[in-house]
Amino acid sequence: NPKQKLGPQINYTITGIDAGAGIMGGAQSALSAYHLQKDNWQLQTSSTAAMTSTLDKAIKYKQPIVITGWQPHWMFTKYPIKFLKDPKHVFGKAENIHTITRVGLKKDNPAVYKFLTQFHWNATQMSQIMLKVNAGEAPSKAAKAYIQAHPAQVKQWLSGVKAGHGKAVKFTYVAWDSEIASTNLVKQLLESKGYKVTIQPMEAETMWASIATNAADASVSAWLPTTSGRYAKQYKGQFVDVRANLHGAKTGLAVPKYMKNINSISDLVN
Ligand SMILES: C[SH](C)CC(=O)O
Repeated sequence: NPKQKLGPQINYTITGIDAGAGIMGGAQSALSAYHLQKDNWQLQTSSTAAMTSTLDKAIKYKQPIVITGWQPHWMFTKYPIKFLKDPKHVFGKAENIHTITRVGLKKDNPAVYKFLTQFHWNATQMSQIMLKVNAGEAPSKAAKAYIQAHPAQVKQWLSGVKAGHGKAVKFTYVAWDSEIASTNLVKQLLESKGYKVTIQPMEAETMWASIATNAADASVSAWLPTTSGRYAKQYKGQFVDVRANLHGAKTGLAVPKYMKNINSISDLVN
């Protein structure tokens, strides 16, 4: 009912994901920056799976909903949703997904470090793995298929990377769909060079701490400069930011396209 104010229709609720995700920090800041708190707007924490199933139901019944949304992610392929404009740039501007390592990795394992300076791809390529996993395929299988399908890119990623002869490497990540795709791909690539790779999913804060305390070697899940900015600040000097492995990511609030009169975060207060 476009005439009725949006807030009451959705209990003034923004449907979010895991509390530690940087996007949730952005959403919290949006509540105050856009004066949503005066109407008691609140941010609901849950998980990516819970949020996308709530989104699925809302879209099925053409109901209003406001979610924390990000690209690259299959939700923008699967559902007719749009980002809300963020004129105050609370969610930052251009966002990239970076590869970070523990401080000593370059010395201890120069070959893996060299690989990490070479690994990068784009959202379209990542989606080839993400969409298969969303359709139920095992991430390792989808990653192997990607490697088979992109020999030239794989050759570039692995050029000059010495064999591992069973040397152990540990990656930590947060189980967002984008990081499930990239971390499983990196595991398959390094295993093809004879490394013994373990990958461990965990909360965002714990992932950053695992690198800062040398409990893990590397992660390809660092959304910077804004999304995970507070973790990068908290652990400044205790990690190495190797490079962006994916450019042009984006986080924000998103709504179904049928919510025609809601196009900016500032429209939520009307
Ligand atoms: C949910 S985005 C994949 C990353 C983040 O919010 O920290």
